[in-house]
Amino acid sequence: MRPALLDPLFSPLDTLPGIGPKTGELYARLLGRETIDDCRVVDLLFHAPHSLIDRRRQPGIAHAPQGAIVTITGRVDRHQPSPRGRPNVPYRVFLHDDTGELALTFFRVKGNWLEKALPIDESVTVSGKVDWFNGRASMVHPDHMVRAAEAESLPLVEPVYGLTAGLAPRALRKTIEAAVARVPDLPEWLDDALLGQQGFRNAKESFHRLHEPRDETDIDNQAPARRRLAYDEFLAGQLSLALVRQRLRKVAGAPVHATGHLSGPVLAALPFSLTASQSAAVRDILADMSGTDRMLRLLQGDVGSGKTAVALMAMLAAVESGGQAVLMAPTEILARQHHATLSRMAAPAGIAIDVLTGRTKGKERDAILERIMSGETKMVIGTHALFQDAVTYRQLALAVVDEQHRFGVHQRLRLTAKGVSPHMLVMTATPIPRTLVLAAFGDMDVSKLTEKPQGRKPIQTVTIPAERTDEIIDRLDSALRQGKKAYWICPLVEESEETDVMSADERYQTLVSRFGNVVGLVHGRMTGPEKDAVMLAFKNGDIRVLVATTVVEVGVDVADATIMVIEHAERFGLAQLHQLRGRVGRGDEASTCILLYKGPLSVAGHARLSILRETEDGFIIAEEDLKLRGEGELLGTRQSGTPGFRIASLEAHADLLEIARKDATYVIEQDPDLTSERGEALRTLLYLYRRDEAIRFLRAG
Ligand SMILES: Nc1ncnc2c1ncn2[C@@H]1O[C@H](COP(=O)(O)OP(=O)(O)OP(=O)(O)O)[C@@H](O)[C@H]1O
Repeated sequence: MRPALLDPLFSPLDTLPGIGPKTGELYARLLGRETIDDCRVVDLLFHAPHSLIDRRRQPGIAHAPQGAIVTITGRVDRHQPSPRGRPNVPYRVFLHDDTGELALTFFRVKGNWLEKALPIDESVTVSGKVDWFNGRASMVHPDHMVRAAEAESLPLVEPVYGLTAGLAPRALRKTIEAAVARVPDLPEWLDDALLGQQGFRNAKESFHRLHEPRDETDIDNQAPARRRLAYDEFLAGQLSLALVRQRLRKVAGAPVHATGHLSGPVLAALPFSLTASQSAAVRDILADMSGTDRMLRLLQGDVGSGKTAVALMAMLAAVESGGQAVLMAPTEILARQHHATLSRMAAPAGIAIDVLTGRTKGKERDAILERIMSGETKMVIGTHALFQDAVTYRQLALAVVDEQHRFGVHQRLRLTAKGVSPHMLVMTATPIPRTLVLAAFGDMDVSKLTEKPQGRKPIQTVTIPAERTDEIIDRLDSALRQGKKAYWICPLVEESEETDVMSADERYQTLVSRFGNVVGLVHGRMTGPEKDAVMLAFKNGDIRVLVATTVVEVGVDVADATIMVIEHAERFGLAQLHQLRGRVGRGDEASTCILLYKGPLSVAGHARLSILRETEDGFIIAEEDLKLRGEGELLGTRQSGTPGFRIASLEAHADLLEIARKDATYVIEQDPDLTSERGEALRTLLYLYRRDEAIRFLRAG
């Protein structure tokens, strides 16, 4: 149960003053939530200011720099209201100090409030931006106006927040102030040594300082208050991952003893031998699975590095030892493709392999469920349908999750909550920097495929302006005559999937009119069987130019495709381009990747395309991507269960992440159920940062 002291922070956001039904929508948008009902007061605490307005400058009117925000105290001389019937002429109020005159300028003034606020001969203090025009100083709609005697009440330093269209800065500031005022006294969940060493204040004070900065140094990522809160955020994440992990480990997997009677013939029949890093990964996995602890391993490998073969070896070992193995893919297309590939590769083992996705229906589905339950089916490939309630495994020994960043910790939790406790192998396609692995997966064991299979030729990557598209089509013509296969990827248009499909369809039409029926089209709006049919035709060569939206991005494997054309390459992210390019260069023939771009390129767009031209190394590309984009985006959105940190920054606070990881490990060793005094405080931390799914899990186990 959530500690009662957090209640004020977990009441609906619209309990704060100034949020009505209309503004509620704006706040939801600001916080990246669907509706205001999903927002809690606490969410606003993590909306940190990005800069501040300093009103401490009081230079005197004549010395106020153009465009600067200043505070001025002077005497009101006269009012000059808009002439009757001409509301577009502004209302001006003139005041002076020892150095000069200032015109306060107001548009569309109704009523006589200005006369009350700025009485003639009164000494007033105003603050806002000064503009100079023809030697006259003016201030349009001052941010603040008070009697000089009350100047003390002016906020001299104000935080500035990221906004969303329609939300006024001042209103947001007021609402956040009200949210901060609700922060209760919190129990201290950090230990004294760390507090001392880092110079951290307590969490409540840190929230206050975050939103009530005193000067520029408080805005910096390295400001103590920010570091404290970043640390808390990391610790909450690491702790929840560590709790899950501990729990997963405790539920002992059945030890798997590989005999080699299935993998032997399969290996012998493969048209290649495993690379050294594939073999090393298989060894790690077999060693893990033969122990009494449950395996939790991440298999990281760049595009085309051969993760599937490694997964197959692990799955065969599970079957050899009398168990079942599943492989869960993020999409229908991939599940079907994995099923086709694995069935072919594993044919010499002579075992039953089924595929189960959301599309599997009726009698077929019943039959598969029956076979899974009886244990007749040894391997199942599918989507998350594999873990629905209706599916009962006879003896699930290994679950391979082809993650591609689309699943999160939550799915893995669900898997275990179902009562199955198989060994777990998570595959990720994009090489992610270590800090990100840590943040997203916690302390998992990692195997890396560091080399590509032998005989791969480098992919020649060129960037070409879109104006030369016709030239590319001509070149494609001669390539097709030589029997080559090409992908043609169409732009990703932000607004809607429909527009994506339209542009792909247009390109398809032009290419069909040139090349006839060797051109195929695949996009997200097609039904599963339609997509399968096209992919199959491309694989077996009936189709040789495949026009596609980004559905082919991850994992599609057609080894003899050697040309990749990407239209509007400037619209794609770096990691995505790398994934797309990785669809070619998978066999022993030389491949080409043509990045068509529409200029002028932004600085970042230019950087992305250059990096891609320069290197094929996914690790370098991932690091560069992190620099260009920031970590949140790299992992996808929060909703998908990946850690979009709100205060912590993996780059600025990498040192803290490392400490938090150790801290979390220590906590779990000392107090696995979080029952000590610090443990109780840490539960509060987990709730505060909405990482409490791990607590529910604790209780369940
Ligand atoms: N040791 C090897 N030698 C030669 N070819 C290999 C080897 N291992 C795998 N392959 C082949 O390389 C291609 C890519 O393998 P796979 O599909 O497993 O890559 P991947 O790591 O899953 O990459 P992606 O994330 O891009 O899908 C496949 O056609 C596969 O048959």
